[in-house]
Amino acid sequence: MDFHHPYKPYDIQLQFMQALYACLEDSKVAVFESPTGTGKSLSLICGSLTWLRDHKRKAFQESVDATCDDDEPEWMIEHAKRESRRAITEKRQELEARLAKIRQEEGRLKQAQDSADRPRKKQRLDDSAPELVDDDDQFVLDDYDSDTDNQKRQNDSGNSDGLSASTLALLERFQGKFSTQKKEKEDDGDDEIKIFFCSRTHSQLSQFAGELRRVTFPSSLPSDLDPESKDDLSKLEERVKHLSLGSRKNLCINPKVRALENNTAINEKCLDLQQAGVAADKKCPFIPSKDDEALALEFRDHALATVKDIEDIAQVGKKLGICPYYASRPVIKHSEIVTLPYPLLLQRSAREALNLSVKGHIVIIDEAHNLMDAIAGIHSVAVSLSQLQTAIGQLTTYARKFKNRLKGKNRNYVAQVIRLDH
Ligand SMILES: Nc1ncnc2c1ncn2[C@@H]1O[C@H](COP(=O)(O)OP(=O)(O)OP(=O)(O)O)[C@@H](O)[C@H]1O
Repeated sequence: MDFHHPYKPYDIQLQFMQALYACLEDSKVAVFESPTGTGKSLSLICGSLTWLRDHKRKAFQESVDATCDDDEPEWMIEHAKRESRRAITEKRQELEARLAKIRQEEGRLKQAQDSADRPRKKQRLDDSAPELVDDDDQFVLDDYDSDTDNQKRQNDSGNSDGLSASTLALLERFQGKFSTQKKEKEDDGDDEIKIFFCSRTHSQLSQFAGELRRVTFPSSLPSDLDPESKDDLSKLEERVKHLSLGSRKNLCINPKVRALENNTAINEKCLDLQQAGVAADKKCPFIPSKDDEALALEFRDHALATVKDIEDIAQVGKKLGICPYYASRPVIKHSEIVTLPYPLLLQRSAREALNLSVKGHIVIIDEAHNLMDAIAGIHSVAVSLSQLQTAIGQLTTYARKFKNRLKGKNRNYVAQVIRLDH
């Protein structure tokens, strides 16, 4: 079997790729081990992407065949197949043409070297980016009811529609079910099967991206057996569509936000700047907007045209003036292989923030012996005694300063937290 390895594969690589291919074909879970320096990255890439392209060709043929009813006359079946084939290929060819154009453009820019400022740039990185409101009001707590309070109130009075607490709970469960179903349906789209490759660090992922640049695979479209067609679809040049995913900390291009350095602070400020109440001129100017879908498409094309690591993706966002963290989300759907560091795959909140679902896709975990430590690390927080002491000091000062401005209940909650800290 040809795995399209860029070199003459070692025997150990052949065994690796064959075992990987068989594992994917049977939708199994497997653990692979190979001594250091035996070219594991290329074995993983060639084994999995050869399978993916083979699978896509089969799926293409199946979707064409599925459009026909066997009871129809032969000539009608042939016509329907041709039409279906044309519709699918047109879409693919259109995307490949866009990507090829971008590759040419990037090649020219690289040659010219002074490519930093593109004339089509839509927005400038703005050093005078939005400041957060800086008065005491932002520290006054919103009205808050603890879970117990909410429960009590619901039990006491039912709700405005006169429904009992148990009916409400039932409704909530159904609403949850319906909204999840709807979400799954929306996500279905043309979300073709893809590979998620997960490694510990971005530097390992960058090396992996380097190996990805070495390979080429045959098209995901089958050779056209239709004698009337002018195109042999299998001749379509289809580079591997790869996307590097990263956190806000890796990708943020808003100078005021990325200056915060700390992961949590960056995440929080980014979300703050998108709150509904924030004035338009204070919002982050780089968040992709519905009014400028062309810019988001341009980002997608640049992200997919050539294999890019996380720094390249940040650079694309910077040049186009669009947030690469948010603009990457819709690109996942169009990728064949997505690379990401452990936390983005293992942490539910990170997956949800990226709208990432691995259900039905292929997940490859590099150096999986790190997995248990990585999971433990994600779910552990170390708090030092001095941090606790500082927190008590700050909370006590806060409680004193805002004593008269806090509602009774909030005053109690703050007092409870201070007591808990002690
Ligand atoms: N069959 C081959 N012939 C020649 N060079 C190869 C071959 N396979 C892989 N290489 C090259 O060998 C180098 C090492 O590969 P790679 O880093 O994937 O090895 P590895 O097994 O992952 O090593 P490590 O265990 O140290 O991570 C890469 O530059 C790769 O392009």
